[in-house]
Amino acid sequence: MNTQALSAPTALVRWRHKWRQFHALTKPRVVQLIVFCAVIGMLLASPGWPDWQVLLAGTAGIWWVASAAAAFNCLVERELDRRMQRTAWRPTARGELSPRETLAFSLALCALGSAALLLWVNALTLALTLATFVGYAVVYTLWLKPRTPQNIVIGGASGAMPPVLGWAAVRGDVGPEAWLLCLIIFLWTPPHFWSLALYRMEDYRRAGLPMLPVTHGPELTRLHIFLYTVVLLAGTLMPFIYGMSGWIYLVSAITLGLCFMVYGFRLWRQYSEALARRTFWFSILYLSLLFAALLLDHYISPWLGPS
Ligand code: HEM
Ligand SMILES: CC(C)=CCC/C(C)=C/CC/C(C)=C/COP(=O)(O)OP(=O)(O)O
Repeated sequence: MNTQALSAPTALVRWRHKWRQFHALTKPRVVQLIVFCAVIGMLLASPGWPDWQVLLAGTAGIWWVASAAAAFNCLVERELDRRMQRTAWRPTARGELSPRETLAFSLALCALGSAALLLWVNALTLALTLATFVGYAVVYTLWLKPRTPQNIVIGGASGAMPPVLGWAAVRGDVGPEAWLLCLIIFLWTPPHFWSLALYRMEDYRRAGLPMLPVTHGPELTRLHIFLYTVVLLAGTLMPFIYGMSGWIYLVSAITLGLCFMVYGFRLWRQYSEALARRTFWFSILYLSLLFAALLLDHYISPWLGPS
């Protein structure tokens, strides 16, 4: 009997299983949207089409470092994750991946992404991306999250960096346009997260995390969500006012912003868990469409003449 012939597929199955576990730690869907925003930052920063090397290496580098940050967060929070229904399945929480191998995976990914940025993009993008890694993995995860209900507001600054990273990759500097896009994601983060925190409140209470609905109650959180959607709508007008985007963007931003505000208003006035879930999912659709509109506008507006 050829035992080697039997063990090869078994090893492959095991390897694929391990790979899936590591992949899950990288919070793939969150990171996909992060990378999408970074790529749009790159495309908006280029008058024409960006250099292919910068586009590819910039995308890969930001992707890998962001994935490394997510995996590092899973490593640090493995005990907390075990206490929350939403995260108890994570291989780190279940003890299926050891802290050592998770740390090695995170550091290797971070090194790989950093090398891509240094070799084929530029030192500024590398420095900003590593600062973002530290902002999320250390400042938010280790310091702010267990301490203050404003954790996601302050920590949201690191999640808001992707367009700045994309811009820096192409231009080698960071213009006010990039900071405007950063401001938009910064203002979007509280309604995005708190709508989820409302229907996951028990999880956060069990984990002992001071999220706003736990510390200040659902009513105040719902008011905050609504107010942030109003301020967000005002903030999204800035790219048009500043002259970096045209009418296509403006109409999209106002339409999407009003929809988000309606979600926020209804959530504030007539709460239901189903509505909180819908608001959370709408927040993701909102950001995806808003950034898609920025891009569409960037390529189409020049054909329509001066706005
Ligand atoms: C500090 C800032 C942020 C916090 C605290 C936060 C929190 C969360 C949480 C807790 C989830 C998990 C939902 C679940 O698995 O049940 C989530 C999902 C998600 N977040 Fe965020 N988020 C932040 C920033 C961002 C940013 C900057 C983006 C993208 C630009 C983003 C995109 C997403 C997406 C796409 C999902 C859905 C993931 C899925 O389908 O499983 N988030 N967010
Ligand atoms: C280099 C670079 C671009 C880094 C990006 C950093 C990053 C992955 C930001 C996204 C923020 C995020 C996943 C928050 C999840 O909140 P949480 O960690 O509180 O959620 P959890 O309870 O699901 O762990």
